Amino acid sequence: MTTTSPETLISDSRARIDAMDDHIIGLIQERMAVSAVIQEARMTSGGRRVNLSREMEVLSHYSDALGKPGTTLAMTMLELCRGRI
Ligand SMILES: O=C(O)C(=O)C[C@]1(C(=O)O)C=C[C@@H](O)C=C1
Repeated sequence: MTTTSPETLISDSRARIDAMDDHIIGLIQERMAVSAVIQEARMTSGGRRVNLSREMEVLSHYSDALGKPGTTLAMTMLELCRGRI
């Protein structure tokens, strides 16, 4: 039976994390593009960039899944998608 060394386990796991981070970054960039489409459509029809009631739904979605740090994560993501308010 062969055993994996701690060094190999760590470097293999870090490679997996780097690949997952690339995937997450790509999804965030995709989310930013979709969010921009919504914001532009709203502003073109006379509305505001920001929709706070929708933001509350997004924050709840994240905090339900990830707890309080999920709220912080969602707030950062919303800032990436619509800028600072
Ligand atoms: O869902 C919307 O109405 C959006 O404009 C998207 C989005 C988001 O990125 O989730 C961005 C800005 C709004 O304040 C609310 C939500």
